[in-house]
Amino acid sequence: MFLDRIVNQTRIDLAQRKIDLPLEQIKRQALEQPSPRDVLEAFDPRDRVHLIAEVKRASPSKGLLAPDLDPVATAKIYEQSGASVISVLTEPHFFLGSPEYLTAIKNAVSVPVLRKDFIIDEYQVYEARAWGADMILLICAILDDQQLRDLLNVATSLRMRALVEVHSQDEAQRAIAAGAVIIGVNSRNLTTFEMNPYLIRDIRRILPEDRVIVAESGIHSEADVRRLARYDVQAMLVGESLVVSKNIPDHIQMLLRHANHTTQVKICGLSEPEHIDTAIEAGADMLGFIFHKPSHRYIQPERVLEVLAASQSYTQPRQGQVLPDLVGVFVNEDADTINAIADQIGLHYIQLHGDETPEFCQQINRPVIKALSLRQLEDLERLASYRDITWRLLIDTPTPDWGGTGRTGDWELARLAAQQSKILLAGGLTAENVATAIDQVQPWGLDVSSGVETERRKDSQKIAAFIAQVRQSEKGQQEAPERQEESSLR
Ligand SMILES: O=P(O)(O)OC[C@@H](O)[C@@H](O)c1c[nH]c2ccccc12
Repeated sequence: MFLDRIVNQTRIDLAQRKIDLPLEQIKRQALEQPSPRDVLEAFDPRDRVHLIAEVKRASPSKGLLAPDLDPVATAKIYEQSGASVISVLTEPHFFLGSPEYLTAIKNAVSVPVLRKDFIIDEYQVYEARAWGADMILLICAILDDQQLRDLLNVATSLRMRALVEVHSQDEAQRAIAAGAVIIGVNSRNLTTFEMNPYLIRDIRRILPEDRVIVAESGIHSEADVRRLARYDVQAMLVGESLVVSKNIPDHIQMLLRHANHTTQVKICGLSEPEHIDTAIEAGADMLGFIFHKPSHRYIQPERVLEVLAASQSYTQPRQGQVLPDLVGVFVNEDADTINAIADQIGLHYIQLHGDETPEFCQQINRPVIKALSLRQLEDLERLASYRDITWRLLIDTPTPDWGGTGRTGDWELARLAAQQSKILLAGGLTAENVATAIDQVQPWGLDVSSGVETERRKDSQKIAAFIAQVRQSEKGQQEAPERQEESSLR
């Protein structure tokens, strides 16, 4: 198995290096280094997705990626294009990395540098520091609890930070228990090389809010990064798609832009496979199902599983297709019922559209979208009481019943709300008015139901047109100078 092989090889190499340069000497070299760069600062502000860009010539899963890669020149381009940290593979046999790359890159850039290797011994931590690293990788899969703690302690004693990598709920718990501050969720299984891009969605829920979360591996496309905006990660670790890119600055700009400035689209009130197919193909980010019986859009929980199973795009996604997250919408339902339905059909988010209190929201075992309506300026204060305990707020048009009425609300108030919180804008949105809504409100996301219906039934053409319109208007926005933050940041 690959992981065993690489760890064995690492042990053999390490034994030789310890003979060539005893621990005491490498320790001394580590301590003689100037202080490491501040890694945590590189992830500020925490509500943005930052880039850890990796210098990676080859990988055991893909072979030679970039035969002519110039490590230092590449790292400089990464930095100039907006990377917050540079990751450098130092493993020589499988990744064709080298300690020399690390030291040369450290001297050429001013952002923190991560030593990417299979670290199993404190010797390697001192080595990393002696070579100039500000940060090391610790892989849970190859360390027991005691080793993990010990290596974290050595890193801390050298004022370095560790990226603690996990690939399961169990490893995530171990990382948390060991006190890991920066936790990476690797989508790639290092034993089988299998990719699971949805792992981050499940693991994110159990990671404490005060940690820095890094999404690792397999990040290529706009859709790959747009989903990261839903999982509230602080960074993405990208190697392959950067080193093979013909235009690294453009690729980095794309990644940062789509992780930080896209508008999420939720298509709500679905009940037929055909519309689910259309929504997925058009690139919807979330699919909403209404579990409020009086609504004409009501769907039985069991039925959701059936319509998803009948959707070709959902069950057999195209290569590279990112599937949307599932949202269940409830109105004044009891918490046990909601939680049971969430588990039964594997919902990712719960939207509460009634009079639920902040306390009630906390009884829900999924991230909560709380719908609120704004009538006047004072209502903004009400948002504040929900903001910190919910995942997102949804601003809907004030109506006597519970949403989905097709009327637009006060977009000026919504704009103020969007400045304070990540909001989803709802109420009367259509392909015709959505560009104006985005322009005026600048919401984190949009929620649409009646605007993509004809005679109270979902309309595939309208769904596709709506999403196309959102993506189109984003392109327009990005050309405006005030949206060009990424490139002017450094
Ligand atoms: O090249 P990718 O798919 O963008 O992945 C980068 C990085 O996540 C990957 O190189 C990596 C993640 N964890 C590791 C552990 C060891 C070696 C390499 C890795």
